Amino acid sequence: MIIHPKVRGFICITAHPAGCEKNVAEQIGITRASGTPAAGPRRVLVIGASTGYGLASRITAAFGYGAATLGVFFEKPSSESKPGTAGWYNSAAFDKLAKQAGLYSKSINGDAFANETRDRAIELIKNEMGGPIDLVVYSLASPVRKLPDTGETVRSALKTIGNTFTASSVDTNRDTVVQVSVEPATEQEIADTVKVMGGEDWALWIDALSKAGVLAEHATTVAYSYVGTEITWPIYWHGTLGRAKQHLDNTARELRTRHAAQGLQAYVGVMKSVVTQASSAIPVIPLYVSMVFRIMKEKGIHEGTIEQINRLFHDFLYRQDQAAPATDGEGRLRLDDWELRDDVQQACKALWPQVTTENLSQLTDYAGYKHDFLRLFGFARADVDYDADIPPDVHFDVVQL
Ligand SMILES: NC(=O)c1ccc[n+]([C@@H]2O[C@H](COP(=O)([O-])OP(=O)(O)OC[C@H]3O[C@@H](n4cnc5c(N)ncnc54)[C@H](O)[C@@H]3O)[C@@H](O)[C@H]2O)c1
Repeated sequence: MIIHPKVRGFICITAHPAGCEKNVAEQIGITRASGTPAAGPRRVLVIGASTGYGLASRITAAFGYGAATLGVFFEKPSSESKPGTAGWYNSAAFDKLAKQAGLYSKSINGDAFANETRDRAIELIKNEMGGPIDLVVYSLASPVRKLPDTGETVRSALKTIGNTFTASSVDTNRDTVVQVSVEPATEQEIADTVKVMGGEDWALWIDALSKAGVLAEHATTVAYSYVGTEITWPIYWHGTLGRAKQHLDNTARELRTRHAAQGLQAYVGVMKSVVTQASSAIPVIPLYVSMVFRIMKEKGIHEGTIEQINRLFHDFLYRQDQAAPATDGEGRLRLDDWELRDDVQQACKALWPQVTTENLSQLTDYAGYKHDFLRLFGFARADVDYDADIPPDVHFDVVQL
């Protein structure tokens, strides 16, 4: 099959197996080159392990520290007539390269919100991993959650709280700068977004692992969050998603208290803006990312997903001096520190009102954004021949639920 990108709105409905494998290999190369300054995790569970920050976490744990990894994700498998999703091909590539390197790798393709998925993960840890989990990474980004006990489906809303917010955004299909208005959410929509993207499911995982005796003493768990800046606050931190992320902050505190006797370290890691399938779907963010990438690249402080996670492990979670990681007043790990630097944000604020369709490419790194977006799906790589016929159906060691 010859596979080319088919972009529909803010997603690409095709993915390229060879390109995805090269993306994973590249992230492994970056991780190996960044070294292993200290002892790290040994047995790791990554929930949301197939793309974005979760995939980078799995790669860093395995190839940076030699950890055994169990990955959970929800992806569409490939078939002989249709490509799978990028996360499917990424996970296949990860599994192949991990096994080649002599590392334990197992994956579950299923709904992480379901009790059945937790049960299967616990069973695999008990039967195959040779000991308890010492790091749990929670990196889900999902618009819906089926509640595990009632089966009710709850949807999140990408809305503001209070007032309608109108701002510049980029229409990535037409490459034009447009004005978008985001409506305020109802109380029900706010509550539903917290149900889907807040910390309830993270806590269910940690409690279940602990109860089953498969969570190590002094284990670490980290869930990823975004705070952003004044430019994005109205749509994110002060909106429905921000409410869900504040719930995540509360959950971290609750988990620390509830599992204090086992010495659980529960953190929220506040990450920088990067190009992922989840972030492409949020209005305003792609334009902000195009601006901030240009400024951070000019200043030599740009980081992608893998560089962020490498730094999280090296400088925060597994420090050479074994000291506890630096946290902000809320106990969070701030990996967005460089993005939030005054000089970076001042430059963004100065640029923001000047950007128009005509000068989008000159004033911002929109070309870099588009390139990174296609890369998510295994496209836009110079080392892949996209006109070559390639078998789309890729199999690997995965438990299909
Ligand atoms: N992208 C950013 O700029 C950014 C910045 C800061 C924080 N974050 C946070 O990082 C986390 C991960 O986001 P991302 O941007 O890497 O997203 P992503 O879309 O790349 O990854 C989402 C992952 O969740 C999995 N998933 C979704 N629904 C699932 C389900 N029901 N069951 C099992 N797996 C499921 C997907 O398979 C995938 O592995 C989120 O909490 C997000 O808020 C992202």
